[in-house]
Order: sequence, then structure tokens, then C-alpha cells
Amino acid sequence: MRRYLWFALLFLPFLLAPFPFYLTLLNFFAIAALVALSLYVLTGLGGMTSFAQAAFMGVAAYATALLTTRAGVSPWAGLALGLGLTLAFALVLGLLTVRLKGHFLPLSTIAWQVALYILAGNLVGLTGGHTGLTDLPALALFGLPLDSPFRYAFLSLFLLALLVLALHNLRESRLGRALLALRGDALTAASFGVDPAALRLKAFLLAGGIAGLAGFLYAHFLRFVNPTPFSLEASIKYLVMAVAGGVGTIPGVVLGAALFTGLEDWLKDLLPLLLGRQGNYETIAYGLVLAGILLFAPQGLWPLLAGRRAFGRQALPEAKPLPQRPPSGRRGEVVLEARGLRKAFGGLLAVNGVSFALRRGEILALIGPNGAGKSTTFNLVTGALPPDGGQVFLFGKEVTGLPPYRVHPLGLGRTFQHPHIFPEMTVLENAALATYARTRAGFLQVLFGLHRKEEARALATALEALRRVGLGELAWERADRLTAGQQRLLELARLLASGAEVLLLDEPGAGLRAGEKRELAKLLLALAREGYSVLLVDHDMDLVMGLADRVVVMNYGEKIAEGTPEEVQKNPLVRAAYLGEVEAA
Ligand SMILES: Nc1ncnc2c1ncn2[C@@H]1O[C@H](COP(=O)(O)OP(=O)(O)OP(=O)(O)O)[C@@H](O)[C@H]1O
Repeated sequence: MRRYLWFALLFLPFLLAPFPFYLTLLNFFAIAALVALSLYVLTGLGGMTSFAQAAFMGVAAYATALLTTRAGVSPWAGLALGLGLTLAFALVLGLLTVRLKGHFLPLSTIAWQVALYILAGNLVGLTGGHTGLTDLPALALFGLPLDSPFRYAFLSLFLLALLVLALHNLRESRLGRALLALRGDALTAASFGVDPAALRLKAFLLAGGIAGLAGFLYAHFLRFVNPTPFSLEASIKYLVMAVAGGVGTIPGVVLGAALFTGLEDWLKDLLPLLLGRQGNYETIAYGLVLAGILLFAPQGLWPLLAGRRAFGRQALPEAKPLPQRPPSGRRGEVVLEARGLRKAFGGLLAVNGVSFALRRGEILALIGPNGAGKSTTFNLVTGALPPDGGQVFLFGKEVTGLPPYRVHPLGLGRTFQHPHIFPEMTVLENAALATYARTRAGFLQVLFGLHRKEEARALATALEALRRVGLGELAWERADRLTAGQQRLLELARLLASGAEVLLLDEPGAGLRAGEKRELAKLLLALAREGYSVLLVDHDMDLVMGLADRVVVMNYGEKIAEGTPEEVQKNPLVRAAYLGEVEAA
């Protein structure tokens, strides 16, 4: 297992033993890498940006400094309190900010970062102001004081290697997939049971905790704290490291930390010599280096060096798929019911008083000309949009207005008009995302690698679903290598892996070739026979009329007809709606 090679970092202190200065730099590198890895969680996986990571470090650093110097307690108690305080601080900040959209999250982290920096400088009685707090005790492990850079490096590098391992576990887990999915498209993630705000908050807490650990290490390494290393400038430096190295990859982030720690030191000496005067010119140089890297390698250095990750075929551990809840209950009983649904966008009534019932084991088609309100109806039923009026019942339980992540686990799955596929994941991982609501492992379990059994079952479930739709051979491909038709099949596999019984398919036939459409029709008929219930929207009338048991026709937001394919085809209102469209075209 390549990832255990990271523990080889522990040889570095021996190699650098004759060079005390480089040993110090080695410790700075390990601590910077920890902070930068907190951004792998937040930005690389979760797609959020924080300019407050140095402030999180500062909270833990000051907590341990105060406790150990003023109250004389052990540094390990300082660590516990430091982490506790950092998490509490991250919780407050996270609760206030993770729901913010766009630039508001990074902006608000800047505000908090600046506020804490000012506090640290001004609460002189508590923090010692800009002079700081001195004489922190050295850490000791098993009675051995870590009082030299050489000894300290073993601890900081060990923690770095351990964190790298934990983050690999996170990436290869339901939570890693869910975070990546959230970054790409929150609605799809929510459609498979991911609560976006809750997961973002947890990622924010984890990132804060990692930065807090780094702050603790920093404080006891220097045995001195003052506000400077916990400034906005420092936060920006960590972000630059992570982004320049490749924030979406673990080795990239560590590489960025190594490069910039080395560069900082070198530039600090070189630039004043070159420019003939003293000053913090290295900050300007950072900006230039970052701009240069991003110009030539927008994903950061690591993906440029390592190439786009080619996924090899991996041997899957032998595992049973997750228990499939067989569609149970009486055929023909109502599983999904919409009553008088209404939705207006400004003055436009997109859906107006639409009612229908989907029965177990049937294929119900929702058709109508462009703009008739079909997709909006889908969104109302799945919880993607809250209705202005009307009700939705799933298996007899009212789900009106519930968000998608609460509707999905009750047994409803959907696909989208345009396939929502995550290109940075394999086909298998894309399908495995769908098992999110059927699996349980939390952050702690995942970080410590205690989720492997469940994870193997999730992957086995995903593989089985892929095989069922004919994509088994492509499981280890990057998902963006699939054709449009294969992406539709992947969406279908996701539904099967999710264990949903009620399947809502938005234009499943779009982009499929004739042969693929025949396969799709065969598959849907087989699923209906097994007791799955299918509601589908499609513009391909041959497909719809050949498949559907019943058809609901919408026009201008209203239901204008309902019946068997033969009945609706004969219906004069339906003919007028479609002919009207042809004439208008
Ligand atoms: N988020 C929105 N904001 C404003 N108007 C919207 C929104 N979503 C849909 N509409 C409008 O509501 C009407 C119904 O749209 P909808 O996408 O539900 O129709 P549709 O039957 O699915 O059409 P198509 O077959 O073209 O996909 C359209 O006039 C559309 O422009």
C-alpha cells in the first residue's frame, strides 16, 4: 500500500541531523502541511474556501499557551482544551457561514480571521499583546522531552503521515464521495440523501480541528506564541500552498507546503539582498509564483507532474452487496401521489393544480410540449422545489416540502434532464455515491479506517448495479470518459444502487442511440415486473407509448389528459396541444 510510504518521512530527521537549521525547517514544513491538508478537506473535497485557518491555529496555540504557562497544567491537557475551543469556534463560525453562498463564506472567514488577530494583539492582559506569551513547556512523550528540532520532527512528521492516511480513508468513503458530489452539484448529492449544510459543517469542523492541532504543535515547537503567525497573511499563505500544489490531491497539498516553506526561507534571505532593502517582499513573490503555477497548471503542480490519475482496475474485496430492500407490498397500490400541486415563478404558473398517482409496478409517463411544467413537477415531487400549494405522498406518508435528502431515504430516487455525473470520480464511485443513505460510517469511523467493511459492501452494491445496466466493464473509468448514453445508464445504475423503489426518470432516452433505447426499454420493463415503480418524462413518443402503462399529459402547467397510451393519443386536447406546438414551430 503506497500510502504507508508516507511514514518514510520519519527518516528525514536522521538525514538532516547534521543541519539543525534544516531540522527546524522540517518541523515548519510538517506543521504547514497539516494546515494545508485542512484545506484539502475544506476546499479540495468540499469546495469551500476559508481564510481563517491561521485563526483556528491561533485559538489552539493560545489555549495551550495560557493553560500551560498560567495554570501549569500538562501540554496534553492544553491540547484537549485547545482542540475543544477550536472546534467550538469552528462550530459557531460554521453555523453562521456554511449556508452562505458564493463569495460570502470566504468573506466572512476573512472577517473572523481579522477580528481574532486584533483580539490577540489587544487583549494584552490575557495574551501578552504583540509581545506574546513565552516559556511554554516542551512536549514530552513517554518521559522523553521533545526539546530539540530533531526530536520534535518525529512527532510532527508522524502526525503528518497519520493525517495523510486518515484523509486517504476519508477520500475513499461515503463521506469523501458525498463531499466531492456537494462540491460539484449539491442537488444531486441531496437527491441521494446528503444533507448539504450538515455535511459542510462537519467538514468545516474537521478542517478547523486539523488546523488547531497544527497550532498546538507550532506553539510547543517554538515554546512561544504571538499573533503574527496567526494573521490573515498566514491564512492566505496556507491557501496558496494548497492551491499551488493541487488542492484536490493529498500529495499535491503536501508538495505545496514543502515548496513554499523552502521558498519562504530562501526568498526572505534573497529578496532583501536583491532589492537592497529590508521588508517582507516574499509575499509579493508568493503571489507571482502562484499566478505562474495557476497559469500553466490550473489544477496545481501535482496533477501536472503525476498526470491525470488513471484509475487502474482494482481488485474489489470480496463483499456481499448491501441488503436490497425487495420492492414489497401489493402490486397496484399507490406508492406516490401528487394532489393539486401548484408552483408559480413570478407571474408564470409553471404547475397548476396537477394531481396523479403512481402505482407499484407500473410505468407512468408524464408528457407534454416544451415548457409544459414536467420538470417542475418532478422537482416538486422530489423536494428539489417547495410547492406553493398541493401535497405529495410517498408510500402514504406526506412528504410535501421536505428537502430531497429527507425524501430520498424513504425510497424515492431520481435522474436529471441533463446527466449529473461527477468527472473526478470513477464510474464505480459515481454509482457508489448512491449508497450514501444506506450506509452509516461517520467522520471518526472513516478517519480511523473503521468503515472498510461497509465501504466494500457499498462498492459491491455499486458494481452489481453497474453490471445490471451493462456498465460493469467500465467501472474503473473516469466518469467523464463515458458517452452521453452511458452517462444516462450510469444515472440509472445509481438509482438501483440507492435501493429506491420509486424511480423518477427525467428524459432517460435523450442522447441514447436506437439500440441503447431498446436496451433501456427492456431494463425498465424488467424493473417494473420486479415491483419497481417508474415515473418518466420523455419526448420520444415511440419510447413512451411503447413502455408506459399509463400517460399523464400536461400543457401550460395543467394536466389535460390521463389514460392508457391509446386513450391519450386519441384525445383531442392532447392532439391540439402537440399540433399547436408543431404549428407554432
Ligand atoms: N427556476 C425557474 N424560474 C423561472 N421559470 C422557470 C423555472 N423553472 C422553470 N421555469 C418555467 O416554467 C415553465 C415550465 O418549465 P419546465 O421546465 O417544468 O417545463 P418542461 O415541461 O419540463 O419543459 P421541457 O420539456 O422543455 O423540459 C417554463 O415556462 C419555464 O420557463
